[in-house]
Amino acid sequence: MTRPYRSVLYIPAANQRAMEKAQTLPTDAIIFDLEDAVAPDAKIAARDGLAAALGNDYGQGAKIVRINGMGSEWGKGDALACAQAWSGKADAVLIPKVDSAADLDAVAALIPDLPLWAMMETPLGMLNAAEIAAHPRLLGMVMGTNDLAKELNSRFRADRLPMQAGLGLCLLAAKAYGKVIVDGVFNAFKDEEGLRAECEQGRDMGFDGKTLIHPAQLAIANQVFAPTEADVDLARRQIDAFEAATAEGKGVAVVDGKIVENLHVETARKTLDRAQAIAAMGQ
Ligand SMILES: CC(C)(COP(=O)(O)OP(=O)(O)OC[C@H]1O[C@@H](n2cnc3c(N)ncnc32)[C@H](O)[C@@H]1OP(=O)(O)O)[C@@H](O)C(=O)NCCC(=O)NCCSC(=O)C[C@H](O)C(=O)O
Ligand SMILES: [Mg+2]
Repeated sequence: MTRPYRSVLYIPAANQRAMEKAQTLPTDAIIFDLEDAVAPDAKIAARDGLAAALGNDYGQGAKIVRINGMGSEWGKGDALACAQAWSGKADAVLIPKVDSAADLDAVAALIPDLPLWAMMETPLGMLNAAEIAAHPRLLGMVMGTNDLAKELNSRFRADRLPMQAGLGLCLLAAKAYGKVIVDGVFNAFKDEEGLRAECEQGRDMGFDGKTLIHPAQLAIANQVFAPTEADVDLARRQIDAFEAATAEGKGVAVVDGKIVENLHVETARKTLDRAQAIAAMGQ
């Protein structure tokens, strides 16, 4: 069963109240952020405090730590803390501003056993998305659409047209190598309609879920990135119809006026697997 990543909530690692609150939140994964959400003066204290915070019970949510970049004064210390103080407590490490597979190698050498995630948020990262996705230690990719917009000097548009090339390259790379890929954040955390539209767009494109910055965004992401009851019902009927057709020596079935072939059955099985994994989260 594949673990769901419908909702992936960033929490500034310096914000004790938010980390406490996260223990009660229905999020599929948490990113404990040591990078952009933590001011330079607070970086060391946030790193030191994480060992205790990571030991808390966050239910079944995956615990991912976003470290500072290896080019910064904190990156190496964060990576060493991942390997030592947080060993057995964190589920994965997220590396910001990954430009190439070599950036992953540098962290992998310091942290021998944790799965890696890559922030995809630089133009070079987009162009090297395939080699990044192919890295054997990589589990997933997270779109960093704020940094990407900054690098592109693009303007915000509800349809995210300026982002499409980058989003598409990363999606293709993640899918080609069977990695998880989670969409970028929606900054206007009080705008539910805007969030829902962006989640729907991300789901349509094939993202596994969305990164979030506020608990108020969880319900929408959890809903949009989960199969609906109608999806599950259709998947079951497609599988049944195809099995019946196969038993009669046919390679094609018809459900609701549409053809069902082997490839549709694979998608249907994934839908059921996803629904089962979400049910197992108990949310
Ligand atoms: C955006 C915020 C600064 C707003 O915080 P606040 O004013 O405290 O919000 P509320 O008063 O509405 O909060 C209500 C309660 O919810 C808790 N809370 C708030 N945010 C979180 C959170 N992220 N996780 C868990 N809990 C949270 C508050 O503590 C309140 O609890 P209670 O006391 O019980 O009422 C704030 O939401 C925030 O800091 N968000 C995270 C920002 C962040 O992490 N940014 C960095 C990641 S985004 C990024 O870098 C993307 C990428 O790299 C890119 O390039 O795109
Ligand atoms: Mg960023």
